[in-house]
Amino acid sequence: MKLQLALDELKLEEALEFAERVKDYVDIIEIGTPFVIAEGMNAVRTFKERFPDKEILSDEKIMDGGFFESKLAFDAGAEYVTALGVTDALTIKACLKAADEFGKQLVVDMICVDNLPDKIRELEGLGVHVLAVHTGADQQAAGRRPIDDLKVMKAHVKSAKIAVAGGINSSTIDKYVALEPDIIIVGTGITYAADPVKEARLIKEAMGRRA
Ligand SMILES: O=C([C@H](O)CO)[C@H](O)[C@H](O)COP(=O)(O)O
Repeated sequence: MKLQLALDELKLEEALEFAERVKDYVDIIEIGTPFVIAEGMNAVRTFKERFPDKEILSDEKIMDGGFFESKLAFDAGAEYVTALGVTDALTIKACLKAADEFGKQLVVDMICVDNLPDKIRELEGLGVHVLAVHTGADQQAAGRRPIDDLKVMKAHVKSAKIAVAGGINSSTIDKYVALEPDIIIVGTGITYAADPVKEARLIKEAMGRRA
């Protein structure tokens, strides 16, 4: 089970310093969507150079232009790029073509997907590597959490790896770990913590108790 640190709101230099502090507990560093918008592939490239032993994820949430936008991430050194599950199968296939050419992985973010079982079946049929249940920041503000979607995912996924994101922190980590996803994504739970190093350590230790 891997811990993915989502860096969304920090500027590049701050993000590099932050990641340096918590890196011992983190397997995947996510260049989050707002970070990608603000800093582009320069952030992906810089993180890969600075943290060559960590996997890097470019959270582009691709909706169109699947091959070109995936290639941007892989050219910059990312191991993973994200696309949106609500997009067309043609876009997912184009992302997968780029991932296959580079030997990298496509993560499909299931945010706002209405019928998870049908979409899981379709995406597994296309050969998607990772499926991510995700309660987004705006949905979190309305009190939602991804635990029920994770249960649906666990019940229906046959071959893909499973990731989960959406407001997870050290006080809620145990119930996510109990469902045994492959990747747990934590952003603000760590980046906004009073003691980010302690928070990252507690989360990683909880994951280790089940790994
Ligand atoms: O993908 C994300 C969100 O859409 C903002 O871009 C976050 O990285 C993801 O939700 C993880 O962050 P937290 O929910 O704060 O743990």
